Amino acid sequence: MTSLDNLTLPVRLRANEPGILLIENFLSPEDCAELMNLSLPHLKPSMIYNSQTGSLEPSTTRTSHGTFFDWGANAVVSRIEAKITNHFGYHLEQQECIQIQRYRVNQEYKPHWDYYQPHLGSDNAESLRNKGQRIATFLFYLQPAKQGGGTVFPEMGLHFTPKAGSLIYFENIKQLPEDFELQPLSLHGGVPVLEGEKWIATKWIRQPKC
Ligand SMILES: O=C(O)CCC(=O)C(=O)O
Ligand SMILES: [Fe+2]
Repeated sequence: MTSLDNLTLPVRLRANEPGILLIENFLSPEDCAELMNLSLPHLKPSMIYNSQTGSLEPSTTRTSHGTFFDWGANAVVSRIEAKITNHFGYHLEQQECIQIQRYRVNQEYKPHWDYYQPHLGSDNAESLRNKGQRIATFLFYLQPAKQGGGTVFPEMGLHFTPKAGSLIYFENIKQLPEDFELQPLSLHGGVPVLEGEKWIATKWIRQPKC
């Protein structure tokens, strides 16, 4: 896990346990606009795997539309991936590919944990076995909603409504000397958009391979 004490970035807001940072101007306005433009033709409703029926269904917890880009898919994605490595030390092998989400009025992502809970289904257990736990999350605000649509951490009493280009970084686990444990206080969600469109990009970070 990255030590947040040595960051050379201007931190606007910060919490400990779990580590949560708000960093403004992490992405340029041009990069935000380009990611939205490139995503637009590919957006699809967020789906969720129903382990009972074995099929994909529209998610009721995340009602946004989304898409993703492979690692290094274009210059903007490569820049973001390099910045994550340079500033936070997470190598590309630890980074999941970038996801883009667009929330329209009334769309939201209900409070959830980003870490995998194997008892919630075989998909979770398999992903955990193959790629390791999701230890941290990068949320990039490409465009905030005009009203509503912030990111909340209900257990921490935090509610962010960041500007375009901002990064919310948070840790989903608590680092112990030799091990880690899941951090339930990392519960978070995207509150419903009331006006306009909210666009974010997400990068989940897996535990390093030993
Ligand atoms: O939309 C938000 O503010 C939260 C998104 C989120 O939690 C995620 O992508 O994992
Ligand atoms: Fe999340």
